[in-house]
Amino acid sequence: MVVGVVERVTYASEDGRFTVFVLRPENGGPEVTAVARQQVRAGERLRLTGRWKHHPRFGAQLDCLHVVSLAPNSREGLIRFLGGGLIRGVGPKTAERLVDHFGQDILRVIEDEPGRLREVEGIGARKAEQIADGYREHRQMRDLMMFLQDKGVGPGLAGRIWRTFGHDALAVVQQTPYRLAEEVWGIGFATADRIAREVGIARDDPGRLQAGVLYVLMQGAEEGHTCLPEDRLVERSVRLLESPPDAVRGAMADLIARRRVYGSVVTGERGGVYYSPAVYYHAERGAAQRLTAMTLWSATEAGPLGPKETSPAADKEDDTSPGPEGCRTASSDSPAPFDSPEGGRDVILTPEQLEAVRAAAEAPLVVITGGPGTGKTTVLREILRRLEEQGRKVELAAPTGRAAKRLEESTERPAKTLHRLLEAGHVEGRGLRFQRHESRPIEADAVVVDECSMMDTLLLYALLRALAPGTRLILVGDAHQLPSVGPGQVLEDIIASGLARVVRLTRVFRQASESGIVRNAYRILEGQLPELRSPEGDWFWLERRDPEALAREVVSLYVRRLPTFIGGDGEIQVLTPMRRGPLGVEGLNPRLQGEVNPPGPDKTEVQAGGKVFRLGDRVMQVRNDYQKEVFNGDVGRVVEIDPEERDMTVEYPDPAGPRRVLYRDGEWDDLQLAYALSVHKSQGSEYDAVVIPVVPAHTVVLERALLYTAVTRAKRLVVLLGDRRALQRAIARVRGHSRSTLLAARLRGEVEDLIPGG
Ligand SMILES: Nc1ncnc2c1ncn2[C@@H]1O[C@H](COP(=O)(O)OP(=O)(O)OP(=O)(O)O)[C@@H](O)[C@H]1O
Repeated sequence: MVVGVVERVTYASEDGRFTVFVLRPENGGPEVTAVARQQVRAGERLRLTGRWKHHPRFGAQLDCLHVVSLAPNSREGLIRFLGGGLIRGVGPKTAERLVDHFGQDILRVIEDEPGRLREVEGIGARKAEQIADGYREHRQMRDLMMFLQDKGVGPGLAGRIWRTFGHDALAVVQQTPYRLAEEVWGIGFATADRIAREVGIARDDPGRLQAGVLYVLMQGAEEGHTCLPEDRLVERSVRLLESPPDAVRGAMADLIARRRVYGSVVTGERGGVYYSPAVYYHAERGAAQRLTAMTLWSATEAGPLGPKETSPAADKEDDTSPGPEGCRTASSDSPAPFDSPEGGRDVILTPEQLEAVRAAAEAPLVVITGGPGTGKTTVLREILRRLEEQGRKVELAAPTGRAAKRLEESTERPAKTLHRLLEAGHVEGRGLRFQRHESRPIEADAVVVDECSMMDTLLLYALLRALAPGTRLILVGDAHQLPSVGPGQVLEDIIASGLARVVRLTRVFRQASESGIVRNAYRILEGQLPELRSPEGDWFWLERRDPEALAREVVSLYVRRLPTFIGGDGEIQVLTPMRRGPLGVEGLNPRLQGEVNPPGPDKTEVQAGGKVFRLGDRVMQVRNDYQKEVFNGDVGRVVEIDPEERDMTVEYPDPAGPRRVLYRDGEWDDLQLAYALSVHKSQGSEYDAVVIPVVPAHTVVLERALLYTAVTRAKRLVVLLGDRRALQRAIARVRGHSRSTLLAARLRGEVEDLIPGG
């Protein structure tokens, strides 16, 4: 047993479940390096019991079995304890003044006589109250953490529970623990179930069974499914709940009666009974109804686009007069010469490109899909030119900020994120709400969505709800890319339904095919190994097997070699298939940060969980925050850190000018370093150069679409490095159609819904 004060934390895992720290014993003995399975802060006074172990690299370490937190008793310990981020608004300086004034009594004074804090210079009534509240909150959190600690819930998750339920957290945990699995990101059924058992909830309690079935469905959604077939749902639930199938079926019936889950009978190719969580049921059903209605409108009643359809330049066969952009419009039969996106050079639209232009003029729902260099932008510009010529109002949108910015650049017209187009916002107590909907639709004759492969079911539904009858929808994207991060496979389903007018652009243009990146992207799509090195010098393969050497190489490429190669202001991005491991996002980011943005005398920094954020860091928002209006995948830079207030400001580029967003302590979970990103998070973005490690450790997730998506993010240079065997395996692996969804079947009229209670 050893009692002492934590001198410093040397490593802390991101989820707060693992900390390595140095403890200075109170008995004056030598410093102890200890490992604990919980969060530990510098300055904390702890009593440790455990076993000594010898680590080959770090030497003797105390592997803690029990860590007991003691009230700090030294001046220094108290200052560190109070000033280390425990209470908002109390940094090291304020803490020092408080401790110097009240000495050992400070914690009691904060708790019992907070008014007296005003005796300290610089502390007014408000600040005193803030300190007392902060400390009370800390105590409540401490109680919650103590309760959860021996139930296998670490401080990281406990913190999240706290942020979700606030002062009610302990009550929720003790009375309705299954809410944790439903409402707290990162808490699974097993944890909620363990807590439930501790508080005396029976194993056959209907609440438990229903929570288990719902959890299985939501897990399915995490994997991209909007529904699960009956047998899979029952089987997974039986395994999770360790309950008989009859009990599970009973719970399913209860959930259907409560309208939390819906059942649907599907005929046709993928026939059977499927179950969806309410949210995806409504979204898919609503989306299908609206898409179907869209195609009917065009046949029966002309929408806003209808009456003008015969206007002059729209489809005049022989019109070759210059359009507003100096382009010549196409004849429907012969190839049309007009400007390329770069301007200047005349290009002749190919028949498939012409078909796309024509489809956009004729059909209410159009999908234009093609790989890099097939002329999506060229076609889109022509479509826009024609629509504008007819006086049509067109809205351009894309699922992410970066994709919207690119769309804006390539079309030279304003473009928005879909969230902004739909006026997404946070409504107190109700969460995300879109201000554009049936009764206040988007005012446009046509809406164009680029990078539409990234759109998930919920976003599609939100968009369709906001389209007025007759507003045409033009979806542009690359169907070979990874499907959306969220559940659904919207693009694939719409194509498969046969309801939309689908135009596939297949011809790759000379300029594009002279790019090693484009050529190799297509080789990957066709299942062939890419070249080791392209003659154009824009594609390299580096064979490296040792993970440590590989990680060093990634850093050296990012920091030194590529900036020289592509020029100083070129944007370089490391893309990796996984989160964990030395070559995952979590392993590479701190290494890259250490080299690109090392600590410095003027660089303030804050520590959060296992992460350090430093002034100047490149960071990414990792979930949608409608209050702050920052969305999953937005990348910005840390421009201000106030260690005293524990506030951090991140600046995000925005078409309307840079935008500063404030993050308070506790909200930093929503950020991660962005020197290395996962391939999924990079969807919709382009960079000058990308560096992609491909190693056997990533085999679980490596697949053709992932690799294709990663390499097509690069504009000027791709460096792949790793193990050729892993690369081969990735290219050979095609997932395709792996998601369970009902949109296509609904659009084909192959779904009959089971009516609750019917
Ligand atoms: N019909 C055509 N004749 C000649 N060149 C063409 C034609 N269509 C497109 N191009 C050229 O091919 C190149 C790629 O076109 P574009 O940028 O429109 O494709 P894209 O599908 O949007 O590509 P990416 O997805 O890579 O941005 C451009 O240089 C463009 O000028």
